[in-house]
Amino acid sequence: MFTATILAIIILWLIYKYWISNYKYFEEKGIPSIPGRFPFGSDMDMTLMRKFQGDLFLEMFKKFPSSPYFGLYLMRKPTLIIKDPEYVQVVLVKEFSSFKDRLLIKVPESDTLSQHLINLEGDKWKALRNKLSPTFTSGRMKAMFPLFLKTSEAFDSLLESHVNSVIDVKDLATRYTTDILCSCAFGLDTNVMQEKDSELIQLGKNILNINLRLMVAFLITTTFPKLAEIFQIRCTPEKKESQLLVYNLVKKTVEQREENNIRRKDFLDLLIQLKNKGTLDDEKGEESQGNIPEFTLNMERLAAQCFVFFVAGYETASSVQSFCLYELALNPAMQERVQTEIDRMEQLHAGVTYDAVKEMTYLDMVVSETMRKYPTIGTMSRMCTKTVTMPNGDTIEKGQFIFIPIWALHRNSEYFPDPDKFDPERFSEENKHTINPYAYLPFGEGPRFCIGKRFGLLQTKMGLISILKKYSVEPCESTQIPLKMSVEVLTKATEPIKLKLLKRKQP
Ligand code: HEM
Repeated sequence: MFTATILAIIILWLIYKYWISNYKYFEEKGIPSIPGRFPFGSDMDMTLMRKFQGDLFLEMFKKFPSSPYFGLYLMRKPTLIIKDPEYVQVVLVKEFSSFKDRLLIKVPESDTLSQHLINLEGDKWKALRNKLSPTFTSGRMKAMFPLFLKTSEAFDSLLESHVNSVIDVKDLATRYTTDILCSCAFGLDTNVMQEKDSELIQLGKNILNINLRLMVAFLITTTFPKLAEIFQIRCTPEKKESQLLVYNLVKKTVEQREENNIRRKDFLDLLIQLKNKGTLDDEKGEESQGNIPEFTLNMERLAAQCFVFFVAGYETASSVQSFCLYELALNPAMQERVQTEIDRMEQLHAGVTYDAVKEMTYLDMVVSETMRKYPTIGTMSRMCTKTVTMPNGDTIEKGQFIFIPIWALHRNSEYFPDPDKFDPERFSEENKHTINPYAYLPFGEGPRFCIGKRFGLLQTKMGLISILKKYSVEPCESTQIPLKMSVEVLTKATEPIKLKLLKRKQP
């Protein structure tokens, strides 16, 4: 008994020593940091996701006024937080070759359904990115535009049935984005937005119901990286059931199209071309990329791209739409200005065309300001893959995990005066040049920025236009004012955003 107790004490003491052995890391490197405390690291509220991360970072910024970055410990993982836009540029652009990756744990080659842009690393990522980039040009978006119009028509009848009632803005917006994504990424000519228990609406909800799982995965990965590697515990959003559902759906559609020679101007069509020929029909063969091996698309890898387009586009665009409608409901003059612009452009272009949307400059300012005040991805990660010297002479070592705190940069009064005010004029022609591009990062920056930016913006704007063309929104008793932010991975309010939908008074 005595021996067992002594043994247990020794083991616990060794674990404790192992645990705290990292807590001198930043001090030894001369990098300012928030001290680590056993067992949760620098900030228990952050590690356990008990408080909103964006606000915690803003508070931490104040402790290091003159330093471009600072360190903190997540459990026992030393993590570098970049707070100066000049250094954000260093990480995302100037020294990109040292900060190419974003994940803590590699995805094995055998997991074909996870071989997509968010997860891939190094040369494989580069080869796939080069292959997929031509599918997101403005010409391709224009070609897909009729699919957006079709979804907008269906959306209108859904909205009509909610006039004069209180709507859950996010729920309606996700129905719209699900329909667009099913149409463009899965090639489905179906109207899922009216269905109550659609498998596809459920797919979106399941994919994003990930907070607890991600938190546990993150804690294990940061604390016991070797264990996480052996058991393939990953901090990525995929769930095997959702991946398989998408795989079966996409495989069926691809086979039908190939057997019957069906063409439809959507992403799936472009991915089929890449699978069968390696390039798009109207593209020249890929430029040689030195030693980078080609990333060939087979059916599983094709389905992985459809899956990630759905994951990446589902929550992001609907989140921007709902925060935007919330702000417009509280600022009726701005809402009216957007509506007047829609009317004018519709008249000028004889309908809501792709070019009409591009010319809606005030809508663009409003959407940009929404993404400033409520960036969907509040924190972005990078991994240092090659030891590098920073402009101030500090050495950042291979293996250093990095956070870029987008929310805190967007709400920092140094870069955006009166940061809690919703002010689209920040993005007007006269003012927008004053914005530091590395303090405003709704889509990230550098070679790994959001590949779906054009599509995401179009999706967001078309959802808003479909609503504001005929309807208005106003706050009601159940509207949470001001909004409180939830601790979830993606930016979200603690309560559903409730607004009253009214038929618009025609001018
Ligand atoms: C308003 C909508 C959207 C927002 C705010 C958004 C935001 C972001 C952000 C912040 C990143 C990280 C960039 C980085 O690490 O530097 C990202 C990456 C990515 N996004 Fe988006 N996104 C949106 C829509 C979309 C859509 C519609 C798609 C696909 C159709 C998409 C596909 C991706 C992919 C594949 C990546 C990873 C890129 C890579 O690693 O090469 N996103 N997005």
